[in-house]
Amino acid sequence: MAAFSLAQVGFVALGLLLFKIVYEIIKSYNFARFAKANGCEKPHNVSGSWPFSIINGWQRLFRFMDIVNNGGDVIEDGFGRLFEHANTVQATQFDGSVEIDTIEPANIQAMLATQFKDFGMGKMRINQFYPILGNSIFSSDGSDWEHSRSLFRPQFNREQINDMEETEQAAQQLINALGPTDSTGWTKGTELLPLLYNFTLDTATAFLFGESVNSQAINTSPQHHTNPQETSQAKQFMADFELASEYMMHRIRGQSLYWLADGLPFRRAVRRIRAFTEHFVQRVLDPAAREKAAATTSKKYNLLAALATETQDRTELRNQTLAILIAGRDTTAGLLGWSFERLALHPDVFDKLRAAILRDFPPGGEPITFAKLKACRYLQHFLNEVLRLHPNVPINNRTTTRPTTLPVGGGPTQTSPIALPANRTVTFSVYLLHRRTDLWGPDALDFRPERWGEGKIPAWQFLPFSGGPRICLGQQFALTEAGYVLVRMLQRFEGVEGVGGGERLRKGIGLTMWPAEGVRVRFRRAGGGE
Ligand code: HEM
Repeated sequence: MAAFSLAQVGFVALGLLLFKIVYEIIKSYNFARFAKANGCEKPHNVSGSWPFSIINGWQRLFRFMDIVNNGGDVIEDGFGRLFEHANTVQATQFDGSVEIDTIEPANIQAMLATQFKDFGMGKMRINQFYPILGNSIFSSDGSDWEHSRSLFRPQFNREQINDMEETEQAAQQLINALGPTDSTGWTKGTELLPLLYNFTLDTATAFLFGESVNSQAINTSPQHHTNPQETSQAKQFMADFELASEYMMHRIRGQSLYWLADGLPFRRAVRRIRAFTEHFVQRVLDPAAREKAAATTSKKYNLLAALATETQDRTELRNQTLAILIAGRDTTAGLLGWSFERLALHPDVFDKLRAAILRDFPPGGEPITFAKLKACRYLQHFLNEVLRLHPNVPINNRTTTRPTTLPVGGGPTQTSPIALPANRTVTFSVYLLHRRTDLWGPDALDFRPERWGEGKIPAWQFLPFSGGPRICLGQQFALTEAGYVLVRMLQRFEGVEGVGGGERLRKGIGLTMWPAEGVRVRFRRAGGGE
């Protein structure tokens, strides 16, 4: 076959180029008509003044890096600066793409609820999670997500999360891990955060697999753990889970360059995490193994067994359970971490919360239940206030699935709708939304649980668990676990105090948000020494 001449290749390339140009012109003409028909105006542009948008994106990235290197706060000093003049803005990213950033309740409500079908997680986010979660509730859109959500819907009801046996055991292990008190009644100064991560890993694995990985016991009193094979498998799982979470964090931070955060250690960790989970999947699918396990575990319910009545697809069962573990473990530990940070900083709140707890849950009284935790008003107000100032998912995004609009943010008064083409990312920050003084009042930055008893908070102003059809599935589970620990801890201890220096409320941000300096505290046992 005769080779193509250079002229022929050039001709075809030129043809393709012309086609692309005409295609783009028609597309932008149609988009302009769409915008006009919907009365849209452009949002405030904070991209920068360089002629090539990618330079503006790089400039913004360097500014962010500078803030981080100088000990600044990425959300407040970096992302927050975008909103100095408007609550919805347009900015250029370091890869040259344009995105919309917003802290406006009406726009967030549109994305998450009223125009739900126009916004998805987007391919990038799905790819970021894919190596570990495959196709799961957390890493899917459209009909795949609908399938996952319907699979889970019956599993997070009141009865399942009211089964507190494992929570009680894990709470006692947490208290034991603090060690003895001295003659004045104080425990030693402890770094509490790792103990909270152990607590949530243990309760989450008990809920998912019907069996806790016992990380608290293994980490704090290994001598009491007698099965060496079980111990080493659980330790490996914990180490792999930490490593995989770190890679996931880099994949999310890397945005479209997520694929750079990959490699053999990550893939090996994922392989082992999957194998560990598959062992439990195998157990629920194999009737003989199921019977044997039922004889050795006391847990009445486990999520995996319940899911196995709906599907017997091993890969699906594995991916979905791992998604729940990733969604639920660090977030709940973060909520508890921030709770104890706040209690150490505000002794008056500690005393008030303890009084409410002792009134509703006198030590030695009836078991703690879901309903009783919900009915303890000051406990709920306290948790809300922690979630308001320290939402565990501080920044999130959605990508448009087709040309659409956001209701506000356009034009000089920012009250006109904004037009968005297909595939446009909209980033929103509930962290900044929760701190807006025009919405929450001049004391928005103060930690004041009492505000929750002073009137109704508009629904789309407080979104720690997101909203709309993709609202957090584990909200009640997380609040129950956190409430339970607070009750048991405040029954046992009458005081908490921060120990060591450092900036107590500095945040670490990865997949979730946690106290970056840890939670270094000591507790005073109720009733004094020994
Ligand atoms: C304080 C603790 C928690 C917080 C603040 C939290 C927050 C969130 C947020 C903001 C989302 C929305 C993410 C998005 O749409 O991009 C979400 C989704 C989700 N959460 Fe939670 N979460 C917590 C605990 C849990 C727990 C304990 C579980 C499970 C046991 C869980 C399971 C899920 C699942 C499965 C989704 C995905 C729902 C879907 O896409 O349909 N979460 N969570």
